[in-house]
Amino acid sequence: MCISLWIYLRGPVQIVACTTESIRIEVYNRTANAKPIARIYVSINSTCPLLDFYPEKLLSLKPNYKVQEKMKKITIAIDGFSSCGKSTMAKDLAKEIGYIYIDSGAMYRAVTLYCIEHNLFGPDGEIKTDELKQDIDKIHISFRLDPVTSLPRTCLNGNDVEERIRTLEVSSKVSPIATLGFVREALVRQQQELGKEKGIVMDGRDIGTTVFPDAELKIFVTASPAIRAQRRYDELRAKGQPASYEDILHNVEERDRIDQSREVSPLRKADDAILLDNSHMTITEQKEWLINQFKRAAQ
Ligand SMILES: Nc1ncnc2c1ncn2[C@@H]1O[C@H](COP(=O)(O)OP(=O)(O)O)[C@@H](O)[C@H]1O
Ligand SMILES: Nc1ccn([C@@H]2O[C@H](COP(=O)(O)OP(=O)(O)O)[C@@H](O)[C@H]2O)c(=O)n1
Repeated sequence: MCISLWIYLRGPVQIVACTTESIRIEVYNRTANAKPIARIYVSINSTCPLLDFYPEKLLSLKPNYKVQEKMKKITIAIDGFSSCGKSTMAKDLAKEIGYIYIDSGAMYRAVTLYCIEHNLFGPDGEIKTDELKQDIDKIHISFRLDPVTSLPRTCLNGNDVEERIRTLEVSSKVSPIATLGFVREALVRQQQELGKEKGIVMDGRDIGTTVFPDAELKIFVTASPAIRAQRRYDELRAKGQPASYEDILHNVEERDRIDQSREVSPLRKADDAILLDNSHMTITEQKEWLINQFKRAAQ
């Protein structure tokens, strides 16, 4: 296989690893060369040709919490039920400690959006599995950092779909897509590639059990369904999206049921994960709790 990769970037570029499976490139600032300002991973895999691109600008941001030199660079897996605050916690921690943040649920949502837009759901909501299998090569998921928030935005085939993947329509169709073994296989492979060098916080359903079973810190988050539905309802209303509390509650419970009962990598707490019920915690309290867990795990 011969691949040509043309990249135009303002800074010295170094190819740090190039195998038959992936190319790893680091970009340095011209003046300060201590740390790369961006890292690009391109996975080459004939059975999983989804490409990933993650400009790791978080590294160039000054973390609020000074990670001490002697601290280990670790992998942090945050799993749990839908809408309980996993990504809020994961983002907050990643920003605080200067780690990469990956929302694995966004990847399943992007595949779902592709299916909606390419008519891969039948009239009764059934998935056209054979067609999706054929199309999986055409689904390219990537993350780009929002220059204002410094948080990753999900792109599907180069288009920013961050808002479109958060609608209730996608939420209501994503869990059946996530039961498909070939979809999980493709996405898990990419997630593992992204986390190869540690220094990553990833949230989802199977991160501590399947994606990174050796993660040094695993958290399993839960909250009551009513509280979770209320949080999601408030979020959608704040974004100006029409929402019904009852529909959201039904969606939250239905996704939990499908996620827990699927055959491949069902949602469950890893034996070595720490359980957190954040029903009565504020966002600030859960952030502090998580930073303390990090300090302990990275010692
Ligand atoms: N402890 C908390 N208290 C109140 N709202 C929260 C809390 N944690 C998260 N939220 C809010 O709940 C909503 C769902 O959180 P999110 O992080 O997207 O959940 P998940 O990633 O588990 O689906 C968001 O609007 C978020 O701001
Ligand atoms: N690692 C993951 C992440 C998400 N998912 C699926 O993708 C859906 C959407 O994930 P999400 O993290 O965006 O869900 P929310 O809890 O944020 O609503 C979940 O309900 C799961 O069905 C999964 O199966 N495995």
